[in-house]
Amino acid sequence: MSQSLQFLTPSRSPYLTLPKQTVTSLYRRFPVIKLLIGKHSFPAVKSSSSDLDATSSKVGAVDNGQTVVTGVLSADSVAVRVQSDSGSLEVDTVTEAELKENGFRSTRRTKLVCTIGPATCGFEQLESLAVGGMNVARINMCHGTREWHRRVIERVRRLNEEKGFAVAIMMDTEGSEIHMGELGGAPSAKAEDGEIWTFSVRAFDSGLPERTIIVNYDGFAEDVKVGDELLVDGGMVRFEVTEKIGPDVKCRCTDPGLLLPRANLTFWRDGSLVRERNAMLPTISSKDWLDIDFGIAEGVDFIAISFVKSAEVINHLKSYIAARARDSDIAVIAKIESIDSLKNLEEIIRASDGAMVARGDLGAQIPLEQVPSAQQRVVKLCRQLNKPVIVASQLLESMIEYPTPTRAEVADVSEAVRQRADALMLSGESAMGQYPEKALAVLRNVSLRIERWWREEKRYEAMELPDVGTSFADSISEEICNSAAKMANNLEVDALFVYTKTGHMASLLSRCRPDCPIFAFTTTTSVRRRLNLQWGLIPFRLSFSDDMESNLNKTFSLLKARGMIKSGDLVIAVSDMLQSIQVMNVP
Ligand SMILES: Nc1ncnc2c1ncn2[C@@H]1O[C@H](COP(=O)(O)OP(=O)(O)O)[C@@H](O)[C@H]1O
Ligand SMILES: C=C(OP(=O)(O)O)C(=O)O
Ligand SMILES: [K+]
Ligand SMILES: [Mg+2]
Repeated sequence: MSQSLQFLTPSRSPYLTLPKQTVTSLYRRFPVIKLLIGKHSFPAVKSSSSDLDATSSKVGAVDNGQTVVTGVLSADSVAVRVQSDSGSLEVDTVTEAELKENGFRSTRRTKLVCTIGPATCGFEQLESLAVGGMNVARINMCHGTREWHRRVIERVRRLNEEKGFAVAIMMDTEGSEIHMGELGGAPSAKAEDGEIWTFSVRAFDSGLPERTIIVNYDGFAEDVKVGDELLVDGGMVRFEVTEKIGPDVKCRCTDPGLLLPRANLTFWRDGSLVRERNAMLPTISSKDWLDIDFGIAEGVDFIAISFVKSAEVINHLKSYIAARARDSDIAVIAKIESIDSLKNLEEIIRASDGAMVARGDLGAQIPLEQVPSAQQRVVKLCRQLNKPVIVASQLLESMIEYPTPTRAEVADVSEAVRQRADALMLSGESAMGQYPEKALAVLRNVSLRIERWWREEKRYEAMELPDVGTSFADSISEEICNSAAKMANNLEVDALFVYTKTGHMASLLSRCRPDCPIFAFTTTTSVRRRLNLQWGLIPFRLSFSDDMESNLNKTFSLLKARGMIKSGDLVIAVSDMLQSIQVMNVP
């Protein structure tokens, strides 16, 4: 027996406000609550029943898996905002302006990820990044409290709602790496050549003695040997182990430098990385599981897993997410940053929804001169297997302190763009650097310039794209996308249009890296956000039907009305509802 209750939202008002107590008691009495908006009725869903007792929680209504109503349940009221849905097209203001002013050819294909930290966590700072082209905001659970991260997520969500952006959120786990603790509250500490520092696994109750570093891994003092080399942050500072005294390890600084709180530690013996017992630590620690629960509850779009060793952990996490996050589909990104992840690369990428070349830790685990070829290998394999790939770490490291990049950094960014990675990522440059917006502008400008050069010179390195589909229907979709992309290049069309509910057809087109931009129309805001990580896709949210003719007419008139396309533009359209390729001029 299902009891249900319907609310009529006040006419024209996009808000439905009810006292919280009323809502709580209503949910006790009625398992199903519906909201009536116009002629349509939508079930109101709350994120979880326990949330009703919290001071703030989310309420939303879902129509065919598509959220049309979202709201916040506060201490004493519930405000439900109705997104006007009929005939609207959601695209951000930056894309819209870019299309209007410069046309299709000038849109940026390479996507940009910014790590959010103290330098960029304010609403206005986040807005500047979004305006500057940030497609994905990354939060690193290695730093900051969950409360801090929650506030950042809230601000990004608000930015999307109020300003039409589709900035996705990526949560990055801490992982079971060995790292230093806080520096007794200091923002950094300088280690000078020849100084003796103590690395200890002891807990110091009353203040940290001078030149002492806490290590988070209990087996540390047992595992290191006198003569080992200790690398902080992949070699930014180096020490040599000189003496072991119980839980304390005395080390002499051999390469001086700045120590930052919670910096990563690796130790080397006879020129190779030591992977004693810490290799046995779980990829996802108990703290990571709590962070993952937090990420699921907050509805993040991507979860990036640090120090992935095999496909098993990815499969495990994916089934965990599937069981818990029924309404949302969180993509799992494997961070390639260890020797094991390179060893098991193909199975890891096949199991994941995407990968990150995490060059920071990777460069601490394999010789630096091997990092570029590893990057190229990961980028290529991801493209072949149709998984988005992010190139991360030290792209513009000097811009943490200086307003212009080095020529070498620009060359590095160019190379990643030339490899046609899906996305580039800023870490410290945007999290705690002096010039976050300038760094983002460098990524943007270099991407645009290299992409243009690439198209002008037709430096087309055709890549063998193997079949990735497992069913016959998948194979058809693939063939359609491969052919449509090829036609788009040969006919020099202005844009590819793809109508896709899950985003799959859009990613298949993106994989072909065509010359023209890909307008991806999708029915849900969450798919729209997720597509924002993929090369060349301009994601729009749009309600559409199974009737392609009417979809196209509707899209043309909406885009024309907003000045984003004009009569005569040549377009190729594909969809995952109708297995066909249509070539047409905008009427
Ligand atoms: N949430 C945060 N709170 C404080 N500092 C942060 C935060 N996120 C990042 N940072 C700072 O930015 C630096 C670069 O970020 P990132 O590369 O993600 O981390 P890590 O250096 O630990 O690999 C960090 O070392 C840290 O100093
Ligand atoms: C991106 C990376 O991971 P993190 O910043 O979490 O260490 C990296 O190691 O390059
Ligand atoms: K991390
Ligand atoms: Mg790392």
